[in-house]
Amino acid sequence: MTSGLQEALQQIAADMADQGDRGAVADYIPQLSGIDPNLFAIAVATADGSLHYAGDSHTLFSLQSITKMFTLAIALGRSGDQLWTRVGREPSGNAFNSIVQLEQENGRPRNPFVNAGAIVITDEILAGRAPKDALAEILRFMRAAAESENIHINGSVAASEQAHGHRNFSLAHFLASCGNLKNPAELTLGTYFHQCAIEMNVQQLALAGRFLIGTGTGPRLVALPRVRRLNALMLTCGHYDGSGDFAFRVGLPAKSGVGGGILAIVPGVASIAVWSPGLDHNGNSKLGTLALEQLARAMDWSVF
Ligand SMILES: NC(=O)CC[C@H](N)C(=O)O
Repeated sequence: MTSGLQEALQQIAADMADQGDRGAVADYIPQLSGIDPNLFAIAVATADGSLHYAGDSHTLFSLQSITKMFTLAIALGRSGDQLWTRVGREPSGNAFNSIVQLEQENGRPRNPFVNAGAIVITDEILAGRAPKDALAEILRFMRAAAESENIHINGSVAASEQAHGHRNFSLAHFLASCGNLKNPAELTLGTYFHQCAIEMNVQQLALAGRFLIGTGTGPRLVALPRVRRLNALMLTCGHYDGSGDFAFRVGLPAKSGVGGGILAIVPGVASIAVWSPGLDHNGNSKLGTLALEQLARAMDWSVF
């Protein structure tokens, strides 16, 4: 199922270099606004243990909301199914940072991938500890997943988001007003901003996603029944209000971030990381989505 993969990746990287409309780099986090929109990288870690890549595959980028996939896995490991009393499992049909639904639904976020839901997940992991201890656990999990110690938090990206994080502060305080925040909002958000500022390159991210392939490739971090559920949530909620269109075009469970990265899983076959900093109107990587659409078609990969 992976023959022709390297050629397909080279072809896609060449096609993406020729694309004129590359989307808009996120500028609400000032530190991200200066990133060159011409960068592009893709990597695939296969179930049989190989790693293929093309483009700027050594360049680090900000994982942002892709980290929500890893924190969800950690929080479920710590708290089990009782986590679902605090957060739902339905697509939101709203922007990732929307607050309107949170009031209508009494402070229980729709899913763990919209910002409000991810803040609750980070709050669950924090659990009364110092933020540095929770962040150490998150980094430990991600380093174990990627089998690389060379994964770090970009402190200036975290500080930049913190300084401009009024929307996330409002979400966290609203959660607190509904009794759905266990730690002081400043501590939970400090942890959340630093978690979002973790950086990887696509090779590291593709390797870090192997535990979601479901074949026992790479380190065994999560049992298969939970892997299936994580993939279900990525398929239905991983691209916010663009999740339906992403499923239609690409047909794979995936999680995006406003740094322009996407982690996509071909269950039983491969983990794919793609990065192009320009975003579409939903805050998902424009060329990253196009590249995944092309790769899925070239390799005949789909969950449907
Ligand atoms: N979609 C994203 O990647 C959003 C993550 C970003 N840190 C935020 O909270 O706004």
